[in-house]
Amino acid sequence: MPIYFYTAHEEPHGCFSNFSRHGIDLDGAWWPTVEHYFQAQKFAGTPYANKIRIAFTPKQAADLGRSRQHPLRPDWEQVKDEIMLKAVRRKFELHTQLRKLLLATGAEELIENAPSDYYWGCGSDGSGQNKLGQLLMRIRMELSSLPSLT
Ligand SMILES: Nc1nc(O)c(N)c(N[C@@H]2O[C@H](COP(=O)(O)O)[C@@H](O)[C@H]2O)n1
Repeated sequence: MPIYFYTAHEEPHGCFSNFSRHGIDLDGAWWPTVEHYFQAQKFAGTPYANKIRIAFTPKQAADLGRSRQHPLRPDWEQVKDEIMLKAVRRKFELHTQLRKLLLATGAEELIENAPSDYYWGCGSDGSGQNKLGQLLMRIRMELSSLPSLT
């Protein structure tokens, strides 16, 4: 049976959301959530990226990242999938309990049940691309072949 997740506080799989409060160290800095990192990379190398890094909540980070008052980096569409992969992979490398939970999902399909997101999630009608779920399944496969991390 597919496993759906969306809001970060929802048990047992809400921690698969990028909004879950599991920080990561990447590019020489600490990021309170994957969402902080992902949104900041839209403006990498500018002071606005650090403003997003220190946002109080992942929701605030997302709002800042979605604001178009600051110019989005021109290659964003080309690099966003790789950036997301790097950040989510780091999250599951770093947090042992999350890694165990991800591996415990076995071969089940993972679906981000985000009603308004047809790219990272499945959208309100299930027709979305579910890129985040696909990426989690890819990371699950990578981790399962690394006995030192299982
Ligand atoms: N919790 C939550 N609320 C939303 O409104 C969402 N769209 C998502 N999905 C996550 O949003 C991030 C990408 O957002 P943008 O591409 O910058 O709009 C990504 O982390 C999705 O997993 N989640």
